[in-house]
Amino acid sequence: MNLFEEISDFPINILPGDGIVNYYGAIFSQKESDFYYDYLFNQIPWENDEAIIYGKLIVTKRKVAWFGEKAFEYTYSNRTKYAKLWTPELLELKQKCEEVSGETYNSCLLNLYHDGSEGMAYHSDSEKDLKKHGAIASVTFGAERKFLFKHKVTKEKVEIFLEKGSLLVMKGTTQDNWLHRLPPTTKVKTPRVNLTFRTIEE
Ligand SMILES: O=C(O)CCC(=O)C(=O)O
Ligand SMILES: [Fe+2]
Repeated sequence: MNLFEEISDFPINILPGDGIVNYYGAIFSQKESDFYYDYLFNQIPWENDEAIIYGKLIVTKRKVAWFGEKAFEYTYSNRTKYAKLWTPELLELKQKCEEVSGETYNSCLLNLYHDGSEGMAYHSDSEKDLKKHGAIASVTFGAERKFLFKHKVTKEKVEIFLEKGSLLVMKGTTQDNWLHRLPPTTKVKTPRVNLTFRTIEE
């Protein structure tokens, strides 16, 4: 926690309890956001995400990439992957998130949604490779989309609009008690890039 957070009410916890989700709004300027969006969209080696669901191989339209400080082995939807090593730009983004959130990260999952028809179903980020109760920093570039949390027991929902260049941090017991989702929408016609910085337990 930095000094500013200790002496102010910013950033507020958008959850009513059972976890902490801090929304910082845009932490990158318009110019920085445009630069990183172009870089990420064009330079990241995007791959289709694959999952085995009920024994069938499902290939998503959404694209993914996985980076880290080491070639971490990471199991996700029954598939084992290896992280690529940080690029200078991803390292800059990671450092900015660390500075603002007062947390550290050693890896990043990147998602590319081509338009509003692509989203992500309710899930929590609690894979066994991730540090238990570790913070997850989510950065958005490109199209702005709605993001939803749903409590696993009470089914209470919390909605937030993720602006371009914004940072959202999920921490504490959030993943134990809440699911999150990026709902599809017909309103969005342009791509969105999302980065979630995480800590893989070694
Ligand atoms: O695209 C987003 O905003 C969230 C992505 C997400 O939840 C994830 O990668 O686990
Ligand atoms: Fe997630």
